[in-house]
Parts: sequence; C-alpha cells; structure tokens
Amino acid sequence: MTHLAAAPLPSVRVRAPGKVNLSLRVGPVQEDGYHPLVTIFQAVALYEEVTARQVAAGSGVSVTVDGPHAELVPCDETNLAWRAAESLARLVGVEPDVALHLVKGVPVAGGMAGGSADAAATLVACDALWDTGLSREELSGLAAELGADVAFALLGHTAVGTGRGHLLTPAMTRGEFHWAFAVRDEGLSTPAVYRRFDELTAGSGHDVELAEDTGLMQALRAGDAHALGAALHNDLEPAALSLRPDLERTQDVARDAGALGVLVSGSGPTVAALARSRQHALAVAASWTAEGAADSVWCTSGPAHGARLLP
Ligand SMILES: C[C@@](CO)(OP(=O)(O)O)[C@H](O)COP(=O)(O)OP(=O)(O)OC[C@H]1O[C@@H](n2ccc(N)nc2=O)[C@H](O)[C@@H]1O
Ligand SMILES: Nc1ncnc2c1ncn2[C@@H]1O[C@H](COP(=O)(O)OP(=O)(O)O)[C@@H](O)[C@H]1O
Repeated sequence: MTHLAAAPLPSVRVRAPGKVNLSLRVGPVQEDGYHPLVTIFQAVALYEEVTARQVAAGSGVSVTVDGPHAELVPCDETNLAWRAAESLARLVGVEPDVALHLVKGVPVAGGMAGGSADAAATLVACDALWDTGLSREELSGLAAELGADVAFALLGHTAVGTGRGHLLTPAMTRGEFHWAFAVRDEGLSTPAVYRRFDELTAGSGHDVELAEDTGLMQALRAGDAHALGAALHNDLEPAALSLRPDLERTQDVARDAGALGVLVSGSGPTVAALARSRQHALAVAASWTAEGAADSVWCTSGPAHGARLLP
C-alpha cells in the first residue's frame, strides 16, 4: 500500500513597518469622537512579521504572538490582526480559517502603530492566501475601517495623512533619516491621550492645515536632516507629557546628546530623536541608557517600505 502524505496547507509571510509622525496636527474633536488630522507619517525599519497559515475548514481564526512584550498583546478577537482577517473574509465571502502568528518588532502601545502594522500585514497575507483579486485601493479602504493608522502601514514610505489620518498622499523624500527611539515598558492609551488633548485645548480648537508644514516637506525633498529636525511637530505632545511628565527628561537627554530634533512619537510614550547618522543615533541611545531615561532603546532608519510579502 502506498502512503500519500497530505500536502501541507499553504502559508504566507508578510512584513509591515512601524511609524513615526514627523508632524501631527490635530483639530477639534468631531461628533464621531475622532479628531481631524493633518499628519506626515514616516515608516521606519522596525517591522512586524505576520505568518498566515490556512487551517482546516471550520477552525476559524487564531492568533499567537512572539517578541518583546508579547504578553501585553491580546490573542482574541480584539487583536487588530484577527479583526483584519475577519473583515477581509466577510468582504470576499470566504470562511476565515486561518492561524495568524505575529512577531512583534515594533514597541507595544508605544505610539508607533505596531497593532496597525499587524492588521496591514494580515490583510496582505490573507489577500494572497485566499487569492481575493482585490485591488490595492480596496484593501486600503478596508484598512481604514480597521483603524486610522492601518492604511499607512499598508502604504509605507512617507505620506501625508488627512481625515482621521487614513486619506494618504505619498510625499517625496531624498535619502535616509536616522532615528533613535526611547521606549517605555508601560504604554499610553491612544484614546486617553486624545481625551487629555481635548481637556488641554478646550475652547481653543482650530482647524488644521498642511500649509504649516511646508518647511518640513521641503526638508524631506532636500534630504536635509537638520531642517527636518527643526520642523518636527506633535500637537499631542503636551497631552502625552502631562500624562507622563518623566518623558521631558528623556527629551532633554536626547537634546544634550545633539539630536537634530526630538518629539513624542504619535500618542507616545515613545520618544523619537532624529540623528545625524547611524553612529549618532547609537550615541543618543547610549545616552538614554546611561541616564536611565528609557526602558529600552531602538535605533533604525526611515523611510521604510509598506506591507510586503516575504519570499
Ligand atoms: C495618534 C496616532 C497618530 O498616528 O497613532 P498612535 O500614535 O496612537 O499609533 C493615530 O491618530 C491613532 O490612530 P489609531 O490608533 O489607528 O486610531 P484608531 O484605532 O482608529 O482609534 C482609536 C481612538 O483614538 C482616537 N482617535 C484616533 C484617530 C483620530 N484621528 N482621532 C481620534 O480621536 C479615538 O478616540 C479612537 O477611538
Ligand atoms: N496586533 C496587536 N499588536 C499590539 N497591540 C494590539 C494588537 N491588537 C490590539 N492591540 C491592543 O492595542 C493597544 C495599542 O496597540 P499598538 O498598536 O501597539 O500601539 P499604539 O496604538 O500606541 O501605536 C495594545 O495595548 C493592545 O491592547
């Protein structure tokens, strides 16, 4: 009798990047609870890796997680990757029988959109696994429904985000920018930071305009890290600092180490420092470590590519 081994079920691996907001301008809260944004995202070369494996019919979705602080990431239907797989399956009318394995390369709850990167990577992985035939625009529309930052993780590089941050226009850039990140073990909740922003700006809300960032856009086009450093801006920074005052010292240490620009990344609590070179980024990170001003330090560069299938 010949024994035929069952063919292994297919699996697909995808990488998607974390981000830093080079500029984040926030308007007054709207009736839907969201704030209109004008933001300039830059993807950085810290990647989430998602493996999506087809499983037996009727098994449904499952999520497992590895990497730094994996224990903080939910493995149930609240995980953004799980939600991404279910939304895509619903849209294209397939059963979501898939095992998702996430390897975290972006700090958890750090204002660098690691969960959004997982969702974007899952969309690309399941799209390939199920051969959906959806266009990149259709995937991007689905991404935006999952979270304000998910569409950017799909696109990557550098882009201007408007609306909730999900309407994207790619931005021209030259060269590579070097970053050091001071990461805290205890994250900050994005909705809590937006709520503190509302308290701090009560009655003084203004409409946000891209015009304020022309210097930043020119710096990107010229590949001028000094000008970029001077133009970095985050409207959520006062809110994040009021929730975590110790971040001010982290910023001061980076400035003393000669960082070209220092800001809270998105809703925080990660502090991002723009450096002159890779060597200089390592030196800024070493200062944070020496001063005990971070729980961990990460050095990388941007812009990085968006969600991409791995061979
Ligand atoms: C602040 C930013 C900057 O890029 O990112 P993080 O730094 O957290 O990664 C984003 O605006 C976060 O985007 P994301 O984390 O995808 O937001 P969502 O899941 O869609 O929304 C979470 C909550 O944040 C608030 N929210 C989000 C986006 C927005 N434009 N206005 C808001 O007020 C809302 O309270 C919402 O319920
Ligand atoms: N795939 C995921 N990875 C990380 N966190 C997730 C994920 N899905 C849901 N979450 C929840 O979202 C919170 C914030 O996620 P994360 O994307 O890491 O940070 P931020 O929103 O600050 O960029 C986490 O604390 C966690 O409870």
